[in-house]
Order: sequence, then C-alpha cells, then structure tokens
Amino acid sequence: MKVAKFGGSSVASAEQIKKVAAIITDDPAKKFIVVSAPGKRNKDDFKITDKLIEIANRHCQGEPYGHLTETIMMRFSEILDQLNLSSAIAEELHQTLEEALGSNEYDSPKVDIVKSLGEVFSAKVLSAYLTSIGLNATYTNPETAGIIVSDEPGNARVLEESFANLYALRKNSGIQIIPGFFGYTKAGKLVTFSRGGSDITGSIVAAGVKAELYENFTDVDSVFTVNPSIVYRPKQISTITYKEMRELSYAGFSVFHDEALIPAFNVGIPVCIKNTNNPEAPGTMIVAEKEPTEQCVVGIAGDGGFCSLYVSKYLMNRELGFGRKLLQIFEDEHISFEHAPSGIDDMSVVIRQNQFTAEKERIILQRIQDELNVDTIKIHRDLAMIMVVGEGMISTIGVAQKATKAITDANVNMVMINQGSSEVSMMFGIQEVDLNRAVQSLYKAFFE
Ligand SMILES: Nc1ncnc2c1ncn2[C@@H]1O[C@H](COP(=O)(O)OP(=O)(O)O)[C@@H](O)[C@H]1O
Ligand SMILES: N[C@@H](CC(=O)OP(=O)(O)O)C(=O)O
Repeated sequence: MKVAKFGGSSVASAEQIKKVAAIITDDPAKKFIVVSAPGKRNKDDFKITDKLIEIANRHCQGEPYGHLTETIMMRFSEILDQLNLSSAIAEELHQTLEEALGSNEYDSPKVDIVKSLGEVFSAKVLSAYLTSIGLNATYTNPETAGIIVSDEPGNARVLEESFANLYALRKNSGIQIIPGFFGYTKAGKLVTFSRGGSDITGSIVAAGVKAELYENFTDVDSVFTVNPSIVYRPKQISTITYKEMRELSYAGFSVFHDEALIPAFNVGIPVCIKNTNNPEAPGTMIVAEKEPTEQCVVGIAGDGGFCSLYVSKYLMNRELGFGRKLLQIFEDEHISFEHAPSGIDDMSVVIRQNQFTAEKERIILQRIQDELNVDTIKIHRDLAMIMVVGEGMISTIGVAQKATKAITDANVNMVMINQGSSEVSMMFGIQEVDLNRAVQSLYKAFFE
C-alpha cells in the first residue's frame, strides 16, 4: 500500500486534478492521498496559501481583504465548475473562512486555521471529484486521522502518538484523502507546519500506516543535481540517500521539505519524487543506503538570507564555557543558530537574517561586550550558504580542492568554509549576490 502526496502545482486547476485522478485510478495501491492547497498554474500565478495568509494578516490589522476572498472563491469556483461539481463546496469555504476570521482581534491560532483552509478545501474537492468518477474516496481530517502536533503555530512538530493513531486508518476501506500542512495539538488546537509542510504530512502518514512507498508528486521529472532555476536543464538524480537529500533540501532544494524525510526514514519507507505531468518518468528514489559511485558529489544547493556574527578573543580555546555562553545569549533572545564554525581564538554564529531585527542585534551585541569581553565583533550580512553534498566525500581526495577552485574561478570570495560534521557535506559562505554565479561554476566543475 502506498501514500501519495500531490503538491500545490498538482492541484492548481481542474486540468491538474484530472491528472491526479488518473494517477490514483491507475494504481489501486494508492490508498492514502495527501494534498496541498492549489498552487501556481504558471510562474506568474499565485498560491492560495499566500492569499489566505494575506487575508489573515489584513484582518488582524483591520485592513480590507474582500478582494482576496473573491480571488480565492473564483479559483475554487472555476475548479468546481470545470470538474462538474456542485458549487456547495465553494460556499462552505466562504462560510468557514468568515467563521475562522471571527472577531477583529489579532490571534495567532486563528491565522493557522485560515492558512489551513486551502488544503482542507483542496482535499474536499478531490474527494468529491474521485467520488463523481466512481471511486470510493473519503475526506479525512487530520484530527480524525490522529495527527497530533506540538503547539508551535506555523512551525508544528509531529508527536509520537500520531503514528499509532494513523495505523488504525488501515482498517478503513477505500481511498482516504487527507489535507496536508497541519495537525492538532492534544488540546485540539489546529496548528500548521512550516511552509511547504504538506510534504511532512505525507511522510507522517506513510510512516503511520506503514506504507511500502511514499510517492511525492510535483511538477518536475526528478530531483535535479542543482536548482533548475539556477542552471538550465541540470542532470537528474535517480537515487539519493535520506542524509544527502536532507542536507540539500535544507540548503535550497525546495522540491522536498527538509523535515519531511525523518518520519519516513525512521521506519525505512523509501520516498519517490515524481511528476504529475509525466507520471511515466521514474523519478528520484530517496533511500537509506546506495551503492558508492565514482562521482561522490550528488548535488549542489544554495540559499540566501543568512548573516553571521563573528567574535574573536585571544585564548578563547582555554576559556571554559565560552561557546555555551555565546550561544546562550542567542537562546535568551529566541534566535536559533544554523551553524557555528569555530577556530582557536574565534567563533562565528550563522543565523537566518530575518530573525536578527535591529532590536535583537542591539541587545545581543551589548550582551556580548558586557558578558564575554571579546576582542572583536563583526557582522557579515546578506550571506548565502552553498552546500556541496555527497556520501563518500569524506574519503574522496580532491573534492574540497575542486569546489574551492570552482568558486574562485567564478571570482567569488569565500567568507566561510565548513566541512559539515555530518561528513556528507561541505559548506561555503559567500555574499548572496554571488550565489548563482558560484553555483553555476560548481555545477560545471562537478557535473559537466
Ligand atoms: N534540485 C531541484 N530539483 C528539482 N526541483 C527543484 C530543485 N530545486 C528547486 N526545485 C523547484 O522545486 C519545484 C517543485 O517544488 P514545489 O514548487 O514546492 O512543488 P509542489 O507545488 O508540487 O509542492 C520545482 O518546480 C523546481 O522549480
Ligand atoms: N500550501 C502550503 C503547504 C505546501 O506544502 O504547499 P506546496 O505543496 O505547494 O509546497 C504552502 O504553500 O506552504
């Protein structure tokens, strides 16, 4: 039995939903279907989730949002109309949205309820359509399915008991359609995962029902060795390990959420990335282990939006607790760090720039001066991190040399180099403006 997740691009229009229905009809093993909210129909289009977030924000700030509700209603009405389904689902969406918005007060749990509606109604549309073509399909809410999550609005984590709850769904007959992207706390509050989180729901469901395979349907034939918006028609990856994929997803391969691997990995379920628009293509298999190949680098990813705080202090290495005290300051300010490369007398803390508001920066710099008595503090802004990833690179001669040469050939300055402790990646910090040039040069060096 398989779990299939269809992303926003796969349910963006009636035409796409018909392709999804054909894929489900063709494979009776697909018993659990997870769907995202309708996404972009072309590159200039909008995602329903973005509009819902804008509605919630405008509502909280007392700004008009009627035109956005209208836009969402039009998209759903058009889909329903073209699938010959009753418009009742669109009316229900309108009513649910108004109820979720309720009072004028800013209330973050309500934002999550509003954000989830794209997935809820996408799942309702798909189950109605599958039923209309004669399949036994039922809409299953994550609460009924037993997906229990932590109370972290917009950034939920799955709780262990979910898996046993989901296993119980196996006894139900027919095809169960589950909206992705959210779960419920033990107290019954709806909380969403981070953006792109329907991939996480798919993985949780696959782990819970002990599926033989988790298929993640999107709009590309495979995971490519590099983001296709940076390199034209890059090489495809046929097999990749969980470890490699997690590093690459984290570093910018937006095709699959980096938090979506662990649930499936923990119970040994392989994941396959496939194309709704070309289901015949074999896709990319994500597995626990693979045969070593001569080419140890499997992919190159890069992402911007980082900044780094560098401190140096003579004899830092001999000062007991220095690193802990520095990181404690970030923790006290509720800032999580991404990397913390260090030397004998210096240490950098790399964080996501959007966490580093002017106020936080002032407090952190002040505390470092007052409490740690450092010699130097420097902030590097607008950084990008590039990850060169591949199992086996730790025992392959010349990978670092090839990578640094490629970055140098692109005339890009390296602000930071870090051989990840994971042993499957090498990280380079560069200025964000240089990202595409550096990635293109690395691609050429490793894959052309
Ligand atoms: N290395 C990569 N391989 C394949 N696709 C990638 C990669 N990096 C980024 N992408 C982008 O990810 C997109 C698919 O993810 P996403 O837009 O979230 O799809 P969905 O709507 O199915 O959830 C692709 O269209 C592609 O532009
Ligand atoms: N709709 C949500 C969740 C999701 O996973 O979407 P997609 O499959 O389109 O990336 C979002 O936009 O974040």
